[in-house]
This record gives sequence, C-alpha cells and structure tokens, in this order.
Amino acid sequence: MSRPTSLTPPPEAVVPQPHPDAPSPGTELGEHYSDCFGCGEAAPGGLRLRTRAGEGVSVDAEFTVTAQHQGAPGLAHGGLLTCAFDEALGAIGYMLHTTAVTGHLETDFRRPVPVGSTLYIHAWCEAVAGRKIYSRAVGRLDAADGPIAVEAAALFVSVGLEHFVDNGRAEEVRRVLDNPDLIKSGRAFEVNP
Ligand SMILES: CCCCCCCCCC(=O)SCCNC(=O)CCNC(=O)[C@H](O)C(C)(C)COP(=O)(O)OP(=O)(O)OC[C@H]1O[C@@H](n2cnc3c(N)ncnc32)[C@H](O)[C@@H]1OP(=O)(O)O
Repeated sequence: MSRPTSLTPPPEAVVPQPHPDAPSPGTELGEHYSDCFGCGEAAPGGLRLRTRAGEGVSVDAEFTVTAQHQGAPGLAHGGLLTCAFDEALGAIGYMLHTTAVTGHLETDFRRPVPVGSTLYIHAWCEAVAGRKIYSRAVGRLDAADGPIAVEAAALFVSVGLEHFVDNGRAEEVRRVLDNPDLIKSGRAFEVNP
C-alpha cells in the first residue's frame, strides 16, 4: 500500500454532491476574473481556459496551446500546463459553491504537448474534509477521448473573501471592490445576481 500524502483524503472525508445551486452540466462557467492568467480575457498571453460544468462535482475545460506558451521549440511549457490544471481544478469550486485556493498541486507529464494542440481537461472532486477539497484531473490531446498527456492531483482549501482582500495588492483589490463585475465567480454565488 502506498504511503498517505497530503493528497490522500483523511478517513473522515466524504464524497461530495454538487451544491443545490450548482450550474447544470454543460453550462459555460466563463472567466472568474478578467485578469486571471488561467481564464481571463484581459490577461496578455494568458491561457484563456474555457470551462463547463460537468456531471456530479466535475468540470470540463479546454486550453489551446499558442506560441506564447512554449517552453521548448514548438512545445508547451510544463509550468503553463500545470497552470491550466490549477485553473480547471479551481473551477470545481463552482460545483461546490465555494472559493478555494490551491494548497498542493502535483502534475504528471505523460506526453509532450505541441503548440497548436488543444488539451481537453476533465477535473473532478474525489472527497471533501472540512475546508479541504481533494481533486484530480486528466488532460487529453486534441479530443475528449484523445491520448492522455497530463494528469494532476490537488488539495484546495476553501477560503473567505477576506483571503483576497487581506492579501491582494491594494491597487487591484480596490479596483474589483469598486467594480465587483470584474470578479465573475463572486457574482455566480449570489442568489439574485
Ligand atoms: C470558483 C472560482 C474559481 C477559481 C479558480 C482559481 C484557480 C486558481 C487557484 C490558485 O492558483 S490560488 C493561488 C495559489 N494558492 C495560494 O496562494 C494559497 C497560499 N496559501 C494560503 O493562503 C494558506 O496556506 C491556505 C489558505 C491554503 C491555508 O491557510 P489557512 O490558515 O486558511 O488554513 P490552515 O493552514 O489551517 O489549513 C487548513 C487545512 O488545510 C491543510 N493544508 C493547508 N495547506 C496545505 C498544503 N499545502 N498541503 C497539505 N495540507 C494543507 C492544513 O493542514 C489544514 O488541515 P487540517 O484542517 O486537517 O488541520
């Protein structure tokens, strides 16, 4: 038996159900913050990950690798691939109606990912224990049933709004407090947006 790690759910963890107000499968989740490098339309060179609600507590995301994402000639940078997984795994928060930040993230790179290819990422929540969210993801090349290129496992930790207000640079925090529409995920959790 393998040793437990910080990615091993503890015995008290439960398999979660989607929040009653979670988006239905297939719903486009959109960018959670316009300047987010993972999903924001305004982030120069960003990944512009597109994410949809999946079945149960899962999401499906797509990321097309451009020339701005190279680590070697014509190949995606592994760190940026990890960023795509961080983003997709974070979007699981939409299904649980919580905002969570990455505590621990591991990535296994199985195949090179060429520029121009699209990574189809399926991310799902395995277990929740209090604020801790244990999730996994798999990324396939150029089709939802394509060959596996990257796999990831993560522990996210639910946080309140104060995490961002207290820790973010004042300039950007003030900008979004003045215009809450810039934080789309905050709007998504309101009862009457
Ligand atoms: C719906 C919206 C879509 C959003 C998509 C976003 C995608 C992008 C996501 C990101 O990239 S977030 C940015 C990267 N992550 C960070 O900046 C987080 C930095 N770390 C922290 O702020 C704090 O360490 C953290 C909030 C994670 C935890 O601090 P806390 O003081 O709130 O909690 P605490 O340290 O008590 O930990 C709570 C539990 O989590 C566990 N834990 C925390 N960090 C851990 C870690 N790294 N590894 C293992 N376990 C960890 C910790 O042991 C503890 O377990 P127990 O409840 O069993 O005692």
